[in-house]
Amino acid sequence: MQKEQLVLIGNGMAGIRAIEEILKRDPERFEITIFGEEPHPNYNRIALSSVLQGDSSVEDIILNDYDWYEKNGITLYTGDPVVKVDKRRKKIESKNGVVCHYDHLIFATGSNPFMLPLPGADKEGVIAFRDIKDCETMVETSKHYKKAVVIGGGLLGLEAARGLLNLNMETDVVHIFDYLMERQLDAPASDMLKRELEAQGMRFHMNKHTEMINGKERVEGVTFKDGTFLEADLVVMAVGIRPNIELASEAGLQTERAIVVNDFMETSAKDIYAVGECAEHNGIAYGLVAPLYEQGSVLADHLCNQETEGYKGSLTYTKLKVSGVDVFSAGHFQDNEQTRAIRVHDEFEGIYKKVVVQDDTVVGAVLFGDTSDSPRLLDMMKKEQDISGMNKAVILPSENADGASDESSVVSMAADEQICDCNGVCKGEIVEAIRNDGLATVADVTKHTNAGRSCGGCKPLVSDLLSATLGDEAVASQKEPICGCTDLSHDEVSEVIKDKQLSFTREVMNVLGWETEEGCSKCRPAINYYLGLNQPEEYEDDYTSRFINERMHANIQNDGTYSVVPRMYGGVTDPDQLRKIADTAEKYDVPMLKVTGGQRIDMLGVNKEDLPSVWEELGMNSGYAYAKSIRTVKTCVGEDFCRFGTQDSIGMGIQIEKKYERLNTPHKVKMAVSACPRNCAESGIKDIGIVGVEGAWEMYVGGNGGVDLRGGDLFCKVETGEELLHHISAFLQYYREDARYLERTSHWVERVGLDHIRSVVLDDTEKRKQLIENMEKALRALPEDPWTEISENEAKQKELFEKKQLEVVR
Ligand SMILES: Cc1cc2nc3c(=O)[nH]c(=O)nc-3n(C[C@H](O)[C@H](O)[C@H](O)COP(=O)(O)OP(=O)(O)OC[C@H]3O[C@@H](n4cnc5c(N)ncnc54)[C@H](O)[C@@H]3O)c2cc1C
Ligand SMILES: NC(=O)c1ccc[n+]([C@@H]2O[C@H](COP(=O)([O-])OP(=O)(O)OC[C@H]3O[C@@H](n4cnc5c(N)ncnc54)[C@H](O)[C@@H]3O)[C@@H](O)[C@H]2O)c1
Ligand code: SF4
Ligand code: FES
Repeated sequence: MQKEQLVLIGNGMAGIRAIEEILKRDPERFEITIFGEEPHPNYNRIALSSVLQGDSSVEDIILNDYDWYEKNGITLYTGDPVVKVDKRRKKIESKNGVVCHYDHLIFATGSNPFMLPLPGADKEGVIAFRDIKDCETMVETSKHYKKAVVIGGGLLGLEAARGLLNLNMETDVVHIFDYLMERQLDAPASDMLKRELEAQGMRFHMNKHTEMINGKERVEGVTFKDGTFLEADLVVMAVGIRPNIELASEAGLQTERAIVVNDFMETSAKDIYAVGECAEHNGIAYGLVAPLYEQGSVLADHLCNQETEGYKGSLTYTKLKVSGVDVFSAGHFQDNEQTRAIRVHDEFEGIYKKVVVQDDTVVGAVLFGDTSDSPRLLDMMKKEQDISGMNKAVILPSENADGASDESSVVSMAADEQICDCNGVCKGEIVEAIRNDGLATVADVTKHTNAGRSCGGCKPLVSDLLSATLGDEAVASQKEPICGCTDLSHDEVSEVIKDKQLSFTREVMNVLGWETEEGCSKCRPAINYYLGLNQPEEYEDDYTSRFINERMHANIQNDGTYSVVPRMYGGVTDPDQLRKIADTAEKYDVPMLKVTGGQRIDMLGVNKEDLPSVWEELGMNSGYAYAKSIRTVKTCVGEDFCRFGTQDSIGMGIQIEKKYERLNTPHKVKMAVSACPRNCAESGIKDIGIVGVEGAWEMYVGGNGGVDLRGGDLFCKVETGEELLHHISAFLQYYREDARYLERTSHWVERVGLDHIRSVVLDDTEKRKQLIENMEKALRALPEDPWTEISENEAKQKELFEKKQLEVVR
């Protein structure tokens, strides 16, 4: 039977959660197509604050990677917004011209940041804080400029300001009222917050109305209505959001502040739904994830024909995500004639608590300095618990002299109290999962229950709950498993594969009692790697276990096309290669050719179905720019051309690249050879960097030029190229055998210690001999070039590259 077509507009948090909920209920029901305006897979927008504050990387905050879409049979168009909805014909059209029929259409277009329409607001350096691009702009700006001004002293403004301080920028916050976070805090809590943030280095300008942004092309400052002026190299506007409803209203859907929906998330048009910040239910458009996830769950029930009471609205709460500051606010926290409040204000400890009561129920709360009462208060509010017979001291219990409450808050919580408010997960659910599924780490709990998957604020509680359920020692002794499919760590799995000489993925999963039948995108590639490492000659690579880029031997791009990087040994090319690249690019309409940081030519925008012919036409080897493998060896021009050159860097670079190309490694390995310490090939930030000095080569290891910038450590100095190759072989092989899959050399070197690695790799021991032998064996067993192999393998071409028959017309 043909599946119903479900189209989602908006690849953000609410829309994808709705899809996850649908897949949980009925994975086979819909043919799903998703359009996202941003050039990324679904990520955790909330965690942008932690990326900016330097606690996570962009990679860490991806919630569903490209493999997830593929595994669930979802067609994804990123970087391609929907621009037209024809509700009569049930079709949508994207900016890139994709036309797609739908049986059901979900709007999850989120919000746009509100930009104050001030004179000069279009200058360079005036931005919002909403997406990865904004985050990257702030990080980049901080490298060249010093002064940041954040307009808006709400949640977002303060989280942005903390991040900018962490980036070493002088940070001024401009707020329109006389106290901060006026939508969440009362005056005493706000004052305490301001003092704390001032102590952290933020400067505040309260009661200020910004009049204009000054500067030529780039911002130089802001002027206020009272005539005062503040210098600025960067202005971040965080003055609220506006639901993104333009497309919906153009399509004729009923909109007010947002797209109007009923209790089943149905809009005014048949078969069109809305969830997330772009939806308005009972006059409210929410701007926090908990309600949006509840909406997603209701919509999934509705679309999968499961019984549901419908969405009844949500009680919202907020926590500020700034380290060192605990602030919580929920419900109606301001006093009025109908309310009375219980207050605790400890100026010595910097703690303020206020609980607002109306008609014998708790209707709101503000907590500063100690937010441990928040789950209990929230629970009372949700249940509208009658507190008339309750001793008021029980509502805000006092603390012991050492600051600890009488009982650990998690122990005293009832089973139906929520631990994770973002994802609506209660204590009982987590305890059951810990017991039944043998969970032992916070990461396990997050994977199994979603608790902790959004703002992360509940992770300390989850951790307490693990200790309370399993005992402190059991938790402390737990190692980090590869993934949720097993309790075993990378080291243990790799050991068992070696000891028992296991030969294929399924066997490993069976022998080790995997909890899932198929494994997942974390464990399968790791097992495949360890198997290949152990039996390089016998093992047949399981390409179905590889990441999508490795399966396709090209890098998938944000619009679903691929990038192709042919091998150019040592970064050297010739007219023949250039001609082939130019001819092929012309023939296949390749929209962009770009020189990469690794001195190669990247052909960007190749259609999937053209890949085999492009490779055949090029007749060059794959540059492996997509693989956990030896990538490039970058070289400087060296002694033949440069007057400072002391060695033949190009010759050495080519020799190294030819020797180790196609070798699988735990993570990508980048190398460089420079012919003098001026280091034009950037040898200091490579996994293995070689620097020529008078009569010798220096070898540096563990460098990394990416997000976790790390200078390589001087590993050794040798006189001949032959010695150098031996050291590289021993080092690389030790890394291959000892590091965990997906561990870069920079992390491995730090974890294991340089001295230890030196003692294994450089000392003339049996172990070193063995490493070099193992490397030679692995090199002998290397497969032929994958592009050649695929060009000759029609079955594989059909399986991997043939255009799928979708109901999508380009
Ligand atoms: C820095 C920051 C910190 C935050 N912290 C918290 C927090 O601690 N707790 C909390 O609860 N909430 C927090 N939020 C708010 C939370 O992130 C949002 O409420 C949530 O992301 C909204 O989800 P959504 O799917 O409705 O919108 P979004 O996540 O914005 O997703 C909408 C997506 O739709 C895309 N889109 C728009 N139009 C189109 C189109 N025509 N075609 C295709 N795609 C389109 C957009 O590009 C976007 O990717 C924070 C937000 C930010 C920016
Ligand atoms: N920790 C969290 O829960 C968290 C963190 C970040 C963002 N968010 C969400 O993201 C969304 C956006 O956050 P936000 O802080 O921008 O929105 P917001 O509406 O909560 O706050 C905007 C703030 O800007 C101030 N403001 C308005 N105009 C101003 C002006 N001209 N000059 C100076 N100040 C002015 C307002 O008084 C208000 O305090 C919200 O939905 C928020 O809930 C949540
Ligand atoms: S690294 Fe030294 S030898 Fe190589 S190009 Fe630069 S200056 Fe010349
Ligand atoms: S409370 Fe936000 S992730 Fe759990």
